[in-house]
Order: sequence, then structure tokens, then C-alpha cells
Amino acid sequence: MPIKQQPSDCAAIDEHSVAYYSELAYRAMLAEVNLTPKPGLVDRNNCGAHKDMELEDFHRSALAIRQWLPRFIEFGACSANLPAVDVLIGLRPIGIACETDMFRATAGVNTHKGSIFSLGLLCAAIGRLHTLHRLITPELICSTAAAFCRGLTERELQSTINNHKNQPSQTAGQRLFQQLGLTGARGEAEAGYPLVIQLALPHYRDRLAQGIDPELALLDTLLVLMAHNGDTNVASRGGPSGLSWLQQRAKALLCQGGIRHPSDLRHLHDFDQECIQRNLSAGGSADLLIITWFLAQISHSNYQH
Ligand SMILES: CC(C)(COP(=O)(O)OP(=O)(O)OC[C@H]1O[C@@H](n2cnc3c(N)ncnc32)[C@H](O)[C@@H]1O)[C@@H](O)C(=O)NCCC(=O)NCCS
Ligand SMILES: Nc1ncnc2c1ncn2[C@@H]1O[C@H](COP(=O)(O)OP(=O)(O)OP(=O)(O)O)[C@@H](O)[C@H]1O
Repeated sequence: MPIKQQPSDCAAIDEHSVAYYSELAYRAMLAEVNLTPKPGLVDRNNCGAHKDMELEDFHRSALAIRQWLPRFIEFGACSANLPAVDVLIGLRPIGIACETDMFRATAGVNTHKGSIFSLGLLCAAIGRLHTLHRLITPELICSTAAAFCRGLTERELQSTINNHKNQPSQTAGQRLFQQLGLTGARGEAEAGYPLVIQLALPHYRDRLAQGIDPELALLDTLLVLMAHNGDTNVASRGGPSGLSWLQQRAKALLCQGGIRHPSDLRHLHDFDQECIQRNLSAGGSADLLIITWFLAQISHSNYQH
């Protein structure tokens, strides 16, 4: 499809701001994958329910993605003159090139496809807000990302139902929308990341304010996401019953008090083993946890541009 409008050349965003936000996004990916023990997901203890990837693949993948993070921010900064809804068409080739580098780094394994999509959108939103001299807050970043994605679920999920029904070219996300109505990574982005803004981020901040260890607070926040997210990774592996089981299991753990003390980690070890047995992995919630950590650092920082 031809690009309707090209972003004009713009005075590039200053390199310190680009470096600062890129580094936070890179560290967010590391904070998530190193966090242990996570039910069903790859972590420092094990590969969870995954047979084709391990911790080192995620470290290599994050390093490959790191090179692209400044490009997302710069694109967002340089396209700030365009209507928000016209930004995604220019951002996508950068996201796809970044995905290609990720697959090269992992010999073809999907470690961070969903993370690239979401971090790419948020980084571009930061660039746009910077150029427009707006405040860079979690809420404004997510509402800007939502504006980039307006119409995305209609274009790529709803309208593909009739055009591509049962086609092998369908992605997992398109198939799950058709079968279960889940809108996945696209729906969460288009809605402005409500699970992060309304649930996970306030929960993480509350736990930190209560003096809970940051790693335990992040694990507890992962449970909140798992309890509420219509995660297409879980549904693709376990169907609707697998998704419902995982959500209920996470809710039950939270009702028991969640993860507040090191002794609570035994519940996560049990949950991990159950996910491995059922071949369930909450990759979408892991992606949202990356975003939660990233936005939490931004709301804590006094960074001035
Ligand atoms: C839109 C994408 C994610 C489509 O993938 P797909 O159709 O398989 O969709 P799906 O919703 O199943 O998600 C893919 C990944 O997102 C993550 N995910 C799953 N569920 C959720 C959820 N509820 N919320 C957030 N992320 C989720 C998972 O990691 C999953 O593997 C993407 O691959 C794509 O189009 N990439 C091109 C790069 C791009 O557009 N970049 C633009 C911004 S940088
Ligand atoms: N620590 C993690 N462990 C596993 N997945 C993660 C982790 N962090 C993020 N993810 C997300 O989960 C997705 C990978 O999930 P999964 O391997 O289930 O997907 P897939 O490759 O599409 O499916 P399958 O492996 O069933 O063929 C990635 O796109 C990534 O963004």
C-alpha cells in the first residue's frame, strides 16, 4: 500500500533522550526474562512450557532488538507532524526489520515478537510526545500508541474473517480472533493498554509503596496480568479451557494473598510445574509485564528533556 504522507525531515530528537528511553526498553526485556520463577515462561530456572528456547536466546534476542529501539523513537519524533492514525504504516517496516533481526539472533525462534510490537509502539509514542513538547507519562504514552492503532483490529482481525477464513496465511492471532473473539496484541494496543494502565501499573506501584521487594512485587503483578489477560499465546496452546484454567489459577493465588514474602515463591514453583504439564505459557502477559516495568521506570524518573 502506498504511504499517503511521508514524515517531513525534522530536527532529530536529542541523542540523550533517545539513548535514555532505548536503554530503559532494553532493560525492561531483561527485567522480565530474568525474573524467576515465572509460571510456564522462560526464566533463570527453566524454559517453562517452551521446548525451543532458553534464557540465552532471550538475551541474544534482546541485544538484537536493542539496536532498533532508537529507530522507533526517532520515527515517532520525526512523524509528529502526521495524524497519529497515519504513523503505524511507517512504523511497521521498522518493526518487521527488527523482527527479522530477532529471528536471526535466535535461529528462527519467536522470543520477542509480541514485545517488539508493543515496545515499538510505546517508543514511537515517546518520540511523538517529545517532539510535541507534551508530558511523557504512562497514560499519554499509551493513549498515543492507541491513536496509532485506531482501526487495527477492524482492519486486520474483523475484516480478515471473511477474506481469509481457514487460510494457512492466517497468523495465530487472526485464527484466535475468528475462533474465540480474542483481539490479542492488536486489541490491547488499540485500547491503550488498559490492563497495564488500570491494573498492573497501579498494582506494582502499590506493592512497591508497601515496601515489598521489587522482584516479588513484579511476580505478583505478573499474576494480576495472567488473571485478566485474554492471552492468545495461552489460548493457542490450551484452547479456551486452558486459558480459563490459567486465569482461575492466577486469581486463586492472588486471593490467597499473592506473592509478598520469599516463602510465597513455592506457590509459583507449583504453578510453573502445572503450566509445564499442560504446555501453557502466558507470553502475552510477559509482554505486558515488560511494558509495566518500562512505564513504571518512566513514572519514577525525573528525566527532563
Ligand atoms: C501485530 C502482531 C503482534 C501480530 O501477531 P499475531 O497475529 O500472531 O497476533 P497475536 O495477538 O496472537 O500476538 C502476537 C504476540 O503478542 C503477544 N500477545 C498475545 N496476547 C496478548 C495480549 N492480550 N496483550 C498483549 N500482547 C499479547 C504474544 O507475545 C504473542 O506471541 C505482529 O506480529 C505484527 O504485525 N508485527 C509486525 C511488526 C509491527 O507491526 N510493528 C509495529 C509496531 S513496532
Ligand atoms: N519469558 C518469556 N517466555 C516465553 N515467552 C515470552 C517471554 N517473554 C515474552 N514472551 C512472548 O511470548 C511469545 C512467544 O510465545 P510462543 O512461543 O507461545 O509463541 P509462538 O512461537 O507463536 O507459538 P509456539 O511456540 O506454540 O509455536 C513471544 O512473542 C514473546 O513476545
